[in-house]
This record gives sequence, C-alpha cells and structure tokens, in this order.
Amino acid sequence: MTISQDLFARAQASIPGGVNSPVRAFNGVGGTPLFITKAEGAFTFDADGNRYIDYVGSWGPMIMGHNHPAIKQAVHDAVENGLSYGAPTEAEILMAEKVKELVPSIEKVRMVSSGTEATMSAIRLARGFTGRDKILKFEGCYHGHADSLLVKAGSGALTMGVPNSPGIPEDFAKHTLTVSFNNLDEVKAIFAKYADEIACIIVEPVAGNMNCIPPVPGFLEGLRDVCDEYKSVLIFDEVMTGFRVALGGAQAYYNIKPDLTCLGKVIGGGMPVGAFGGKTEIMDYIAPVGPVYQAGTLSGNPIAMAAGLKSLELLSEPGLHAKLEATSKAICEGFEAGAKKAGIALTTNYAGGMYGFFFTDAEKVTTYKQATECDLERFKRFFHLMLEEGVYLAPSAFEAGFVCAAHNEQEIKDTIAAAERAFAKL
Ligand SMILES: Cc1ncc(COP(=O)(O)O)c(C=O)c1O
Ligand SMILES: NCC(=O)CCC(=O)O
Repeated sequence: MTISQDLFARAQASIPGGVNSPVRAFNGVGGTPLFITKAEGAFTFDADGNRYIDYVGSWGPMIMGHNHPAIKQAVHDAVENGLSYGAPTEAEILMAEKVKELVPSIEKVRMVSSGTEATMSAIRLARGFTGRDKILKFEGCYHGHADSLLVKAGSGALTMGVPNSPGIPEDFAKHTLTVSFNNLDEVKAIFAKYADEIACIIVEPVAGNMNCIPPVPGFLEGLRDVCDEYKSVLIFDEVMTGFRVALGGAQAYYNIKPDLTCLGKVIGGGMPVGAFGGKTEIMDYIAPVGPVYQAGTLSGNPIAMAAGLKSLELLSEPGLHAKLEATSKAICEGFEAGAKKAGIALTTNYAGGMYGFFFTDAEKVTTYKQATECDLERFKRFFHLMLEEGVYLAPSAFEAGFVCAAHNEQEIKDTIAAAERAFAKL
C-alpha cells in the first residue's frame, strides 16, 4: 500500500481531503484510499499492483463490468468525429428513444451531465409545474448535492456526519420537508398539514444511500396515491436503481409509475451523464418550449451518448438482470451463512443488482433508524479484513453494494470464502 499512501499524502496538499468526492476518502472506515490505475471486468487494480474484486463499480455505472470491449469500441468510434459540438446530434435521439423504450413512464427525456443535475432540474420543474415551493424527501435518502436536497441526506453526508450541510440558507432549506423512509403514516400526516403546498415527493425507490433498504410492501403504492390525491408530482430518483434493479428500473421491479424519473450512473456507461424525464405534460414545461429554465454546455455529449447507449444495448440482453439478482442473492446468502458460522449477528437486503449487509441483531432492516444503529465499528474491521483479502467493498456502512455482469461464479465463491475468513477474525 505504500504507493497509494504516498499518492494520498501528495493529493492532500493540492485537493481538499485528497479526493474529488468525499465518499472516496475512506472517512467512514479509516485508512488510506486505494489509488486505482486500471480496472477490467470484475476487478480493479491499485497503484501498488494489488488486484481487488470490485463491488463499488465506480459507485454504480460499471454494471457491464469495467472496460467492456464493446463500450470501449463505441467510445473510440465516437472520438473519431470530435469530442463535443454544443449542437444537436442523432445520438441524442437514439438515447432518448432507448430510454423511452426501457422506461415507459418516460415520454420525454432531457440529458444532463450528472445525477445531481438530474434531481436538481426535476425538482425545479416540479416546482414550476405545480407553482408550489415545498418538496418532500426521506431521511437518509441522497439525491446529489443540490441545495434543497442536502437536508437529512444520506451517503457521504451521513458518513461524514453532515446530513444538513452548512452553506445552505435556512430560508431555502425550510422548503424541504423530511419524513421517515418506509413510513406512509408520516407521509400522509405531512400532506394533511401542508395540503396543496407540496410540489413533489422525491424518493429513492430502493434506498441505496443509507446502506440498501428496499421499500416495504405498499410504501411506493402509497406515495403514488398521496401524490394523486394532492396533485403533487411523484419523482423517482433512479440514479442508482435505474437499469440496475431491473432493466426498467425499480419502477418496473415494483410496478409503480412515477410522474418524473431521474437517471444517472448506468445511463452514461462510465461517462459523466444524467437524465430526467417523464410525462410530456410536465416535461414540456422546460425551456425552450416551457418557462422553466434548464441547460448544459456538455448535455448530450456525443462521447457520453455513445458509451451510454452501448451500455444500455448490452444490458438489454435477456436474462442479464436475472443473473445480476442471482449474484446479489448469492452474496447475501453467503455473507449470512458465514456470519452465522462465526456467531456474528448479520442481516442482508437486496433488490436486483444492488445489495447491503448490516451488523445488527434485527431480523430485517427497513428503516433509517435501524441502519444508523448498526455496529459501525464492526463494519470498519470487516471492510479492512475484506480489503486485505482482495475484495473492495463500498467504504461506508451507508452505501449499497453493486454487482456487475462480470461477477461470475468464481468471483462470488472467492468473495464468500473471503467473507467467511473475515467473519472468523472479527
Ligand atoms: C440516488 C442518487 N441520486 C443522485 C445522485 C447524484 O448523482 P451524481 O453523483 O452523479 O451527481 C446519487 C449518487 O451520487 C444517487 O445515489
Ligand atoms: N452512493 C453515493 C454515490 O453514489 C455518490 C458517489 C460520490 O458522491 O462520489
């Protein structure tokens, strides 16, 4: 690890905390972040030449496995024609048509360059469309770092202990209402109180930024009903779950139709891309047809469209998502069996190609409160033991794990065997 240590020391002199995104800093687990030199299939390689079975997958995008030859080729082909034009291209139409085909609730879609831009724009659109200021989100859900969404946020904000970030005026944050994920009674109560003041509900349909917490039966259906009753916009933030939980996202997996959907990660195939889309009636409220302004110099970038489109094409292979879910299930079952053998209390969750594990006596984790009450010290030790074993897990107890198409039987077997040895040493 000496080269990573040297690079980290050098990075800290020029980059705040040595990283360009806080979740990379290993703050939740301690120690030195790995500096990566290359990645291939299910594996990443660090600057010291160590190889890891990777369950971070660039935080979600690399669902086909790293450096997939067809995606790489698509990027090479696109590069031949220039890097960016700031004018429309056919690739953007192909992408929009593909998104509509895979996610039928989306009738029109606008491309942006990150998940944060997608959620920020969707919120503005919902506010503009309804003429209302308040929004409702759930404690521990993370929707990127736009001001109105960094309230009781998950992911790095939760890991670093700053779920309500300084720098956001109280006048602004007061419009963001928060209630507990998986608690429909709280949602109904807050709507009863604010009635026609709430522009939208934004929700991660499977919460993946406070570990991995699927919706309890009836929760998403209930959100749909409440939005219908109060004429509020239902936004599914599928930046993480889109094309991962199922080809059509969590909305296909649970069969609920949101009004707007935010996409990111997988849709870019590893390039910086996001998107938001939904009902024509709402989407046509955006400039240039509508009054709500939204724009981007690099939106719909041709290289990014090429990578994303190829990724979505590959993902459309029949059976691929069944394989991803079987991988998540095998890892969860393997971890639970290994922990049991070592007398360690552990429970797991998964949905399609994402999973989570919790060091707790609870039988099932369905709430933010349960997730934050888990044994974080034990998680830290387990994380480092796994790293020593050559398995790279998300470096925080408040992140989901991601599987990819390149995790095959051997990698799963090796991961479970490594976990068994790690549990025995905990
Ligand atoms: C559910 C969710 N929404 C939004 C975002 C923000 O995306 P980005 O990091 O691309 O801005 C993320 C992850 O970062 C996410 O997990
Ligand atoms: N679950 C957290 C993320 O996906 C975000 C990655 C980042 O902020 O770098």
